[in-house]
Amino acid sequence: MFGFLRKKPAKPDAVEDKTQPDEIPAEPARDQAEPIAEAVQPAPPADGGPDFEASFEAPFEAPVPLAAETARPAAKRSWSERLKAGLSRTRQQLGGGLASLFGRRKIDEELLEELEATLLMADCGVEATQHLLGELRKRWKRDRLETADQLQKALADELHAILLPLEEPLDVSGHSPYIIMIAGVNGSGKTTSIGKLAKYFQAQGRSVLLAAGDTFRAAAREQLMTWGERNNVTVIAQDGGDSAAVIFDAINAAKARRIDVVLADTAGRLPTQLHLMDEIAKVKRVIAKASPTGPHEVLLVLDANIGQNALAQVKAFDSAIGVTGLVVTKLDGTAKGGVVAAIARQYPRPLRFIGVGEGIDDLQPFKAREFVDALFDTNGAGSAA
Ligand SMILES: Nc1nc2c(ncn2[C@@H]2O[C@H](COP(=O)(O)OP(=O)(O)OP(=O)(O)O)[C@@H](O)[C@H]2O)c(=O)[nH]1
Repeated sequence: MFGFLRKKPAKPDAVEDKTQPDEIPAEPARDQAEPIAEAVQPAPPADGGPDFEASFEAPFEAPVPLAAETARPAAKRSWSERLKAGLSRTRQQLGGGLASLFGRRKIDEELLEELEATLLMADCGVEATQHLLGELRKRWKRDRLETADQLQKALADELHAILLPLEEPLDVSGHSPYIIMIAGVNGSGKTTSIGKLAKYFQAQGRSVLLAAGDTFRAAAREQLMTWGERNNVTVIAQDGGDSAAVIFDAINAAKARRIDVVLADTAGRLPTQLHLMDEIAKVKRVIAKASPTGPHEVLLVLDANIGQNALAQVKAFDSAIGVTGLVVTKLDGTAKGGVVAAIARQYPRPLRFIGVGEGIDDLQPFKAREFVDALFDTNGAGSAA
């Protein structure tokens, strides 16, 4: 009976080289720090170029596309198409499950119970699931819903109502430079997202400067430097040393050059690594020394694959650094996309951007309506936007 709830086999760990020493190496005094390296290169490829993705190591295992999704190469697809393609696993879990539930079946308690299980399996979480079920029960009686198809439409509406408060696009016009601090656990997609965000802000006509504040992982610095060179974006980096010092210098450089947006990378850390959580709180304090109103946005990057664990991460990072916005990445690699509903009900923070792939344009502002439409898409993922 619950064939539609079958879970896919767990994916192998896709991200390599994410180990981090338990202790932070002693931070060099600021006046002993290695000279700041800076990379600015001309002649960017207009669209970020295919090399952009290649510059990021350990490619994430791509989800198996639906037949309709392979019809056109990913680069040529619109955001709406890529969103639908990216959410295919969650849609198979949720929408696919619902499709087997719905159809022309009549609404009854058994159907609602199966729906409850389906929502839980898509990682909507107990709170959001109970809320949705409660609302659907009310509408079943009040609106005299009869068919399961009508119930599905009501579910989409209620899910949209839950998610809408998370839709608060990031407005960087209030400060110059507008300082965005990026945090998250190891491998959540921080550095990759910074490259994508840099392009996003550049496309809005804003100048961008990157601070390579992940001083633990040399490859993270290299990723940013390579990306900056190819896209004519200044990267302030330092060979090893202190994350706070790099970001401090980056902010001063941005002020001197009248840069619009500073994107500050930080090393990945687990909320249980308390000393590293203290360290990131210090990074935030140092940013405020360089710019008294900053940071203007503290973005927490969450890997959607972690499902319900995301809530614990939001809570822990929020208490350490005051999270003002979220980025949920890798929605394309998981059936756990329902986690955004859990976040909305249990720890709501503006969901600034969602990521559905490794491509440069695969990170876009979150819009509740298009997210819900993509989840309940019944016309095939490859349909035109
Ligand atoms: N499929 C997919 N892969 C992604 C997405 N976002 C990031 N990745 C991949 O996730 C992997 C880790 O990304 P990074 O940006 O290096 O992660 P990080 O958080 O900076 O890692 P640390 O510096 O170790 O903390 C890379 O292989 C990225 O290409 C996404 O939306 N979809």
